[in-house]
Amino acid sequence: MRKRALVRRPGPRLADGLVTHIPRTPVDGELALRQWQGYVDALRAEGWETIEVPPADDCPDAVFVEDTVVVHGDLAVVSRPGADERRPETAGTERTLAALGYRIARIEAPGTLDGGDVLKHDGTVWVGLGGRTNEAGLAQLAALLAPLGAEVVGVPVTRVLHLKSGVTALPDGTVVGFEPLVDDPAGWPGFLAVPEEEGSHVVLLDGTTVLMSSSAPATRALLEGRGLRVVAVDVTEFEKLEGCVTCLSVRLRG
Ligand SMILES: CN(C)C(=N)NCCC[C@H](N)C(=O)O
Repeated sequence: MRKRALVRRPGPRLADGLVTHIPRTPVDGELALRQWQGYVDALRAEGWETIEVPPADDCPDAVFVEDTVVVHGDLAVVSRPGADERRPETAGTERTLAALGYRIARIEAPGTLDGGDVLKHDGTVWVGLGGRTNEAGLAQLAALLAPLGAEVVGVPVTRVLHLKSGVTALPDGTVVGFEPLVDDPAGWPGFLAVPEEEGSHVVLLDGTTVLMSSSAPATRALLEGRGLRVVAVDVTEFEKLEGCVTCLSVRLRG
């Protein structure tokens, strides 16, 4: 399987990125750039080819490229971000994916949808509702993905920014999250509570390896105890902007 991932370099206005659920703390732009490079290097070291979406330097949050698109099979559904100031970010992602040969569809007004609200495992696509993504966005995504055999399920998100700020899935489909920040842990069969908020976020690198934040050492030990190999990266400057490891890439498989 060809493993490629979209990434987008942080811009000069990164420190002005949106903050909704946590207090604002100063972001070190130079450290952020080094951490981003470390993240890209980690993907490459694990066999992922990285493709840079052209910078959108007027948009402080553009580095969080995950929010601009949902890719399923050969279809790229370009998002319509719930935050107005993030809407200009999608054009560069769309151009990049079109050039790679993806079919393009778009979430249209009044729909809003952020890629960070979309969690996929096997044929199921969970969509977080309550923050940046609305019912119209979910309905449009469901209609676009139905012909590809995906089942789209809405779930509430009120305590964190995006669905994937609260939960992600391990390679075997087990959903992990930091319980105080998950609206309905019981709604996820086999939910695994992790001891740190930053431990909620895993990026699947292959069937036994996950990428996660080095801010969550106890979760790392928990996952290693379950037989997973963990690659940890420093993403503190992005965490100050409610970002996490998932937000910094869009994996393209196949
Ligand atoms: C899963 N997550 C958290 C994401 N996909 N995106 C994070 C975006 C953060 C940005 N400051 C914002 O507020 O939009």
